[in-house]
Amino acid sequence: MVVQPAPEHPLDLMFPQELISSEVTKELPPGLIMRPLASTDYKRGHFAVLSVLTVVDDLGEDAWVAHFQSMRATPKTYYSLVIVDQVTDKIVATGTVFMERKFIRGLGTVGHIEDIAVDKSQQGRRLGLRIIQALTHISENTGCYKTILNCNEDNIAFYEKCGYKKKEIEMAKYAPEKIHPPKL
Ligand SMILES: CC(=O)SCCNC(=O)CCNC(=O)[C@H](O)C(C)(C)COP(=O)(O)OP(=O)(O)OC[C@H]1O[C@@H](n2cnc3c(N)ncnc32)[C@H](O)[C@@H]1OP(=O)(O)O
Repeated sequence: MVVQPAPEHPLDLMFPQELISSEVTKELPPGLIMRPLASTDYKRGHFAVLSVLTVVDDLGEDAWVAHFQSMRATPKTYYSLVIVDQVTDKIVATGTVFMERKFIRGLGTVGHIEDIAVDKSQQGRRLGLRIIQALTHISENTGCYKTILNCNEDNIAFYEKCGYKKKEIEMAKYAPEKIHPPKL
């Protein structure tokens, strides 16, 4: 008798896969898939990919999962997605759009793109572009009247290639006890 392997447990996703544009995913290089962040993605190197962006304090899997669950428990607010290498089962790129509900603009919503990171070995393969296209699609298709992001001077050309335009100036004030030296 042939013993069939147990079916893989379906991934526990942050939001429905259908929100990711198939027009974008079909442009990915072979062997890579794009999907929502899953509750098991700590093991797939989510923190490691984010470390190309800035300092990441790895507080362990339990803390990571609790954070994931708290974000998912806030409905229609956080949309984090990943690109995964199907051979290694490791995350090679990630990004997030979160929704800010406002009292202006007819009680409108703004999509904020945050924390875009592509593993160094995969940069230059248009994965960053695909992440921005997918997040912008989510933002626009969930009703945001605009999508915005902050970046440093070095990344302006990248975001222009993604269809974004420079507008206004960011100001920031870090809480003293939370200051991290920037890695970029
Ligand atoms: C909102 C935020 O999170 S800002 C922080 C962004 N993240 C970081 O800076 C972390 C470190 N860097 C990265 O992770 C990546 O290099 C990213 C996200 C900036 C770009 O991702 P990549 O996958 O390497 O870029 P991708 O291949 O999609 O580039 C798309 C186009 O932009 C161009 N491009 C990419 N980066 C740059 C750059 N820094 N300057 C000029 N052009 C660039 C590419 O040449 C490409 O042009 P093409 O369409 O003519 O070929």
